[in-house]
Amino acid sequence: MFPPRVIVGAAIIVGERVLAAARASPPEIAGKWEFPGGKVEPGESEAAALIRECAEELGVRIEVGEQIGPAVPVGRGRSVLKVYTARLVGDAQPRPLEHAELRWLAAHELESVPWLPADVPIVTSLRRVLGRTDRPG
Ligand SMILES: Nc1nc2c([nH]c(=O)n2[C@H]2C[C@H](O)[C@@H](COP(=O)(O)OP(=O)(O)OP(=O)(O)O)O2)c(=O)[nH]1
Repeated sequence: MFPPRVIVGAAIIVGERVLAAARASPPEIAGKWEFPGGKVEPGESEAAALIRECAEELGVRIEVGEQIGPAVPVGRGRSVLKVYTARLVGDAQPRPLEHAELRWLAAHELESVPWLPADVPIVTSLRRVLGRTDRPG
């Protein structure tokens, strides 16, 4: 048995909002929402994969923070999804270079989009993280 392939996602947080992205492909999951990211390549660290994917998909530089929520099995256990907080570095704003749409969501808006199933428990944990930044000061 091979160990599960790791898929990483970046929860890019600015102020009280997180960046969510609607998939453009493949057709089975197009229109579902996710965190920008993708598969970690052999020999690549999870942080390096996130930095590479955010440059490719959004045209931005990021700094990777803490893991949010559980590592969630995807594709009948062949892969595992891990999402990390991230912040933007530099002035570039995210652009949907590969996604159908991008949206900045506040904690109370997280349920306004249809997430990929694996993301749902992670979004639950993310609500608490965004709640922390909601506090004054
Ligand atoms: N990027 C990302 N993928 C997710 C999330 N949730 C989730 O179930 N997935 C699934 C969708 C895909 O089946 C898989 C990631 O594939 P991908 O197509 O984004 O990966 P990749 O950019 O490395 O693509 P490729 O090398 O296969 O072309 O993980 C998520 O939040 N972000």
